[in-house]
Amino acid sequence: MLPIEVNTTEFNTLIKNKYGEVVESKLSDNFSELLLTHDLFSARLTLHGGHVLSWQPKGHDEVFWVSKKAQYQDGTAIRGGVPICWPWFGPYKNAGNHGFARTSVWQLGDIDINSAGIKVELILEGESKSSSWPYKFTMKQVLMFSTTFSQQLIIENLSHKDFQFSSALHSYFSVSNPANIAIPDLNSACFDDKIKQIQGCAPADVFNCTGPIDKIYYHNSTMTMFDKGWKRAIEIKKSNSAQWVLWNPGIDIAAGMADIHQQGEDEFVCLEAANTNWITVPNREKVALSQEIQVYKL
Ligand SMILES: O=P(O)(O)OC[C@H]1O[C@H](O)[C@H](O)[C@@H](O)[C@@H]1O
Repeated sequence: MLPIEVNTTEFNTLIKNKYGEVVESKLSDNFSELLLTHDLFSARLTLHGGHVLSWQPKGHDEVFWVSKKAQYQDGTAIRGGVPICWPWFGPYKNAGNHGFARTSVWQLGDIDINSAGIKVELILEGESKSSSWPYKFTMKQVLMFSTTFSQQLIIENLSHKDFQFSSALHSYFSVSNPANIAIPDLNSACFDDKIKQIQGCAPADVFNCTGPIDKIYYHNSTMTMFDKGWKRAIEIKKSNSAQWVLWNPGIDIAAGMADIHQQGEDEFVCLEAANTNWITVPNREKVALSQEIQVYKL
């Protein structure tokens, strides 16, 4: 494991070979990001939150959206990219939304660059990191950037008793406009509408994702988002995730959020590989969750 110090120089090459390189760069005084360049893609991530900010396979536009007003500071979640919501999703006790993984500093593990892409491992471990969730755990995040992007979380319970978690890989997908987004496969799923506070099971066309929209769909298989404006499709496969969460705040909620720039809500749709109900991990056992993303031109 390579603990990474915040660097005082602008750029610091961590690893480089004939296929690509990983460079550390400063985002702010105490916040750095890793810039990944490779023949097949470019990408960015930060150890704060173990957070993927960007992935752009060659020949395609950027896949993830990040707010121009995203805050890069300790203890704050970054608005955009792929926040890791864990060990809880949504509000929990008085401990705030979405858990501490997205606001914690992760450690950098192994990096491997080869002709197929760049693999980066990130580690978060701790004990009683929140008084609301007082367990001992380790979580390895395995990121594989290539013409596809895959992200796996391997969670191990190191406590002497079982623990429970809920989660989401809270991907912010960059879109031409939410009004142009269709996700036809969500039609077959039952859902909880968190805004209207109703549940539904009748097919409801998801042919427009204009916010405010905040729905939990009970569907565990692959989704494809079709963007008729940019003529591209984003396919997301997932494993060990029982729900999809579809979220866009819409103009009024976004106006009250300090870290979304004006009209930013017109630039993304969140489609989150989630477990909104508790998953139990027996002591000394592991659970793995993952998503794999691919983009296509239409
Ligand atoms: O503002 P955050 O804590 O990042 O949460 C942003 C959103 O995340 C999820 O999509 C939830 O379903 C929403 O209810 C929540 O508003």
